[in-house]
Amino acid sequence: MSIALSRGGALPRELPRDDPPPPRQPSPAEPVPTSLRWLLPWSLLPLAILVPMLPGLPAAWMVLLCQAGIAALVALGLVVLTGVAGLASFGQAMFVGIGACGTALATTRWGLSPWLGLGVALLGSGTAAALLGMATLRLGRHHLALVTLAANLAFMTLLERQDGLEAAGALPPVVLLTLDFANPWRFYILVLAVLTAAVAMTSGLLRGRMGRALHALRGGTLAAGALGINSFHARMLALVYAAMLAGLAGWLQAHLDRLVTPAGFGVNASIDYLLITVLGGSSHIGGALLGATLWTALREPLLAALPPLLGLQSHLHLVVSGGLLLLLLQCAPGGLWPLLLRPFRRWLPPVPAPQPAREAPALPARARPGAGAELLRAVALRKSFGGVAAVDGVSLTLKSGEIVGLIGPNGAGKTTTFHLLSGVLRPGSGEASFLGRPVRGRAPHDLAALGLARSFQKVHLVPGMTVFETVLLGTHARGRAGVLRAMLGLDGAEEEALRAEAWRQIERVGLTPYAHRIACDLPLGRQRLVEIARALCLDPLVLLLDEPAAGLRPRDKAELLDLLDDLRRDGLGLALVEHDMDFVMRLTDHLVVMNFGTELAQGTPREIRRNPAVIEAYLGGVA
Ligand SMILES: Nc1ncnc2c1ncn2[C@@H]1O[C@H](COP(=O)(O)OP(=O)(O)OP(=O)(O)O)[C@@H](O)[C@H]1O
Repeated sequence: MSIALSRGGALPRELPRDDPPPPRQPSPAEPVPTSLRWLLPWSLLPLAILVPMLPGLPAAWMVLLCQAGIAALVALGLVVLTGVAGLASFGQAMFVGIGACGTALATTRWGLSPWLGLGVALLGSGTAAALLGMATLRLGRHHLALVTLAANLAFMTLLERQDGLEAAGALPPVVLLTLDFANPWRFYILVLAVLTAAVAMTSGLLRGRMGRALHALRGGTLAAGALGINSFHARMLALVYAAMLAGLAGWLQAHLDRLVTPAGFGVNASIDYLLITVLGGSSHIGGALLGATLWTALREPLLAALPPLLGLQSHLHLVVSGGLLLLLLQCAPGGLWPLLLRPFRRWLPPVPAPQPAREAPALPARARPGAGAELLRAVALRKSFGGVAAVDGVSLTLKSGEIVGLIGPNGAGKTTTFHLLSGVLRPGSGEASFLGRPVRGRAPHDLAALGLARSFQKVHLVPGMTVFETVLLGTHARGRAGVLRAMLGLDGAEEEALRAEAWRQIERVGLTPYAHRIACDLPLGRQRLVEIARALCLDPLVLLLDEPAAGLRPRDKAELLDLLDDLRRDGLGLALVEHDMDFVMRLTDHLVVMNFGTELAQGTPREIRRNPAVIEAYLGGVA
């Protein structure tokens, strides 16, 4: 190995930067930015109001329209759960059933009004989802799919043993003051009002702070944790929200039919809801509306025509809808909504211009310890994987305004040390503390919220998000707005401050001209800057950077060096793992050299450059 440890030549003061990119022209293949997607479903509202006014529309069509609206509610929940949070459920029809049975019990057995029945429906479906979530969400993504499927089957077995709710007219109609929603035309008004409110609240949720947390999960739980996002809570939110929307749909269905039969709550129906969501586009609110309308209109003709055509028996509904689902995933994996949108892209509202950070309200800053105060300490950390001692007795301290480098050959244990310091891994022995508090027992999102930010060796960005949207994810721990505030649109002032912070950090790392580009499409060097800007949104006291200069061109490295130097002057403590010795030697105040998990030497760059053990073991005698 021949790595020069000598100090490189002086850098020019003014570094050449790339020419600013031309104004963004969205290409048809490019995904619609998340922030613009939620505007579009509203374009369907006038159509939904006008259709029932067509003269001579039969009552059966009005019932179909009501059913489309009810199915859209369930699909809306699946957009949040599957399209945004990346979790699959094969049991949404069970939550619809719980909602329907809840209101049936409340109104027919307990004599309560349908409005109280709505409360029972929401509480029942939400509680069932929370229980399933507690049992599965810590285990991994795929467990939820299996458990919801099993729960749906068990629910059907229970339901088929019940009787008493099947008599026609068993449930009372919904009445609001003197207006009853007993006929399909009036019921459609109720469905439309509920669906409009649900679309508005879902848009608010997904645009807000907790919605961003759900989007962040698509970049992986490791990265989400480093942004202060509690993945378990975020997933639980998505699961309960989707189940409550399904419960709401069950309440509507029960009062539309005025009876409850198990037929609509089985696994077949759950697959139909998934099909609707995939058909429309699982990450689009508009897709839920489109998919529900199309499937409600086409379901009966398709299920009547396809089985004989394919030589199947007519009751093999599951085979047909499963086959259609597979076909859709192959032909239009993004769903029909984005395809429908393409011709209309030119009428999308213009992308908002970057907001000058200095004119926007600032978020409260974290109290900073004085220069030289100890921020992070590790004492004799050890971690083994099976027989491999990845980290074996490493100690270090990091002070405010200091940059510490961790160097060593591949597999020396540097990344594992970062995982131990940031709470991703638990040490086998030894202790780490951040701001005097033990790291052991704290989750990565807790440490991030306290001000310990980090980046990763392999960049973790969320596909399809712009630079601005990606950096905004980093403000999560700086906000307080919960789900209700976002759903009711009461988080405006906080959102403005969080956005301003994102702009400030984008400006700080020099990415303003790229703010509306898709982050994953940028060169690797700029992707790393996006990650750093996102981490800086936490207002961290400590920043752990894992190979920040890897894959960067020389001038990008020089810009990064200036940026990290600035952060040091601002009083941050920085620790970096890096293989580029020139970069490390120019920047760091202190070095920890690792080899086979052990600490080979510590000292200033000058001391390390002269250390015979380092020269022998790490550089093979070439200095
Ligand atoms: N999750 C894991 N399971 C098993 N072994 C692991 C795991 N993580 C790391 N290791 C092993 O621990 C040792 C240290 O790995 P680590 O990634 O910390 O090294 P590193 O110094 O960061 O290497 P590089 O410079 O290549 O990133 C390696 O032998 C690696 O194979």
